[in-house]
Amino acid sequence: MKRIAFLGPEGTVSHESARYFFLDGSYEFIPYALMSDVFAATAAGTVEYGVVPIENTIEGSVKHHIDLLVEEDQTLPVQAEWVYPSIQNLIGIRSALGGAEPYADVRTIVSKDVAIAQCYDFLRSNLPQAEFDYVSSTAEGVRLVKEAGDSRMAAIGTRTSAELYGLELLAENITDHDNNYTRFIVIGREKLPPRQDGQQKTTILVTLPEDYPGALHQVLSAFAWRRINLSKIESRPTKKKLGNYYFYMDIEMSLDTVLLPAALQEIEAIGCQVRTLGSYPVFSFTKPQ
Ligand SMILES: O=C(O)C(=O)C[C@]1(C(=O)O)C=C[C@@H](O)C=C1
Repeated sequence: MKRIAFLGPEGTVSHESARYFFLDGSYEFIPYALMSDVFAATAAGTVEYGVVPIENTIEGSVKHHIDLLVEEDQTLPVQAEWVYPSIQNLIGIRSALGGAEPYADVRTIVSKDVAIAQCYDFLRSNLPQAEFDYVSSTAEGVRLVKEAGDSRMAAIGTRTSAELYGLELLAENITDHDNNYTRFIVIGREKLPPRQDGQQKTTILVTLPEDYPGALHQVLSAFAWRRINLSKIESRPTKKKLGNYYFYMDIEMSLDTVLLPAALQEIEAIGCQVRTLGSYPVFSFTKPQ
């Protein structure tokens, strides 16, 4: 049985999403307290694969997770990407005031930074008195509210987590925008069994040569004149020197083509460093039956 590391405890969006993607019963899901533990366990071979939320409709790229992906000493290749809806709910213990004001008592919201950001407008308009307490995952917040048994605390999380920890949904689907999706990747050294219908994507990191005017323009034109589509380009600091950046690029093409390796060679020829983070299939969300 292959083991899949995810950000725990059970009931996180990552957990739901991992169970949606790895459907066929031949996988064991193992929770880790921190995303850095998910990377470390995959790097050490304690698990075969790690599930990583990488981008969200409302919050954009999860920068910390991109940094973890890049900073691993040895590349843990991306083996697949899929999209999963992040439906967040306000979870806690119903106020004694009852029906109309189920969250009237709440003074502290315990959740993950990304989840709080996804629901910020709802929280500010409906619970202006509440303070935020940031924890390592949505389900960890739910677990803590359960442990405290206090109706002055509420968490933001999945319906699954409310059921698992025996708490109530005080308000359903509270994200500020509909269509709140998270893009997940799976990292690991082994290829996944092939599936039907996945489009192909390649993710690379490009570091530009210093003092080379127009280098980024040349990089982009190497793709443009070959009509290779980029679906994302984002700069992140190298953390080695102030003002030094690398570019994280998603390319809508497999490395197993003639065109893409040729484009990468052209970029290297002008003095750029190119590191491939993976070439993998991409799946969109289809509602489970
Ligand atoms: O805390 C969780 O439930 C997670 O799975 C993590 C995470 C994230 O950090 O991006 C994943 C998706 C959600 O949209 C919010 C939080």
